[in-house]
Amino acid sequence: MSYQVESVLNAQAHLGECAIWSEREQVFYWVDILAPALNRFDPATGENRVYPMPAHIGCFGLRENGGFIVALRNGIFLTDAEGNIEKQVGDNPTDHSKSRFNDGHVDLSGNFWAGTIWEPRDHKGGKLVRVKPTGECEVMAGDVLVSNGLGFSPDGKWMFHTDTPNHVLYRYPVDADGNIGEREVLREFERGTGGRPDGAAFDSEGYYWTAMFDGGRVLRIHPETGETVDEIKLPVRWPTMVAFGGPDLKTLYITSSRENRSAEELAEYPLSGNVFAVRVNVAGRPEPLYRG
Ligand SMILES: O=C1O[C@H](CS(=O)(=O)O)[C@@H](O)[C@H](O)[C@H]1O
Repeated sequence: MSYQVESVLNAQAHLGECAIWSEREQVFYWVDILAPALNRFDPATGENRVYPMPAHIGCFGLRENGGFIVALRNGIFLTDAEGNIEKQVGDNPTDHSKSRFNDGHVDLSGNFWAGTIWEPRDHKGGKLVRVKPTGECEVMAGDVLVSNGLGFSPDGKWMFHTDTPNHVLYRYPVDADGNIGEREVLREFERGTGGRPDGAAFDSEGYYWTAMFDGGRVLRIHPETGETVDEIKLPVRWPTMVAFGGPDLKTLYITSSRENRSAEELAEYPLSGNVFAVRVNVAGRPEPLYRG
């Protein structure tokens, strides 16, 4: 299939991430981790509101009662609808001078999950935590360098998770109580020019769409075999995350990064850091809301 990818927001973000569509508001939320800020982009008007954050913001979830749950470098907090911190509900499970939160999502039961990146990159020190609606916070997984690509399959049976620099996509079985079992490798991505799996989203048919960081493309992945079944080529090399949005959930929004790029690389890919949109022929699913 051929796709028309459009740069819809000339954000020039340092590190755009955490693409989330709000069904309730019909707007696209995203973060610039390093700004640090949460952003609200309204495709109907083109307005992008910026809510500055007090520390690096890796990811966030939309709260059922309005506002956000945000994973900042120093912990996990509830905020109001404009990103003002209300209260802390969790910690960064690792030394936050050496790690920050990265990708995250809300699961089908309304729990918020967020993973960390181990910045010294000397071992797989990244962790994945879950915050229940009650505020109870626990470490659920680890043994990754950069926690990424979190996703919960629409049938509720699997949690997908990637470790980007290690080029690996894992899946974990999810039991009836929402707890995860032993992980298995679903796919190890080839090293070379194709990129490595970053942020992701499931579509309504249960396929997993992942932004291929350093590969300039988004892949649609078969959830059982891990094979690529479709590909969208992008005008930037470092896409970071995808989210299905629009009234029919058939517009794929894509964030991207300029972090650590040389002047030559940015001259070759001047749209790096922008937000992109592309119409696709399968709908996503509404983003679950954090029930706390
Ligand atoms: O999600 C992220 O992934 C990238 C990829 S990698 O660690 O370089 O493989 C990372 O650069 C970025 O900082 C992070 O947010």
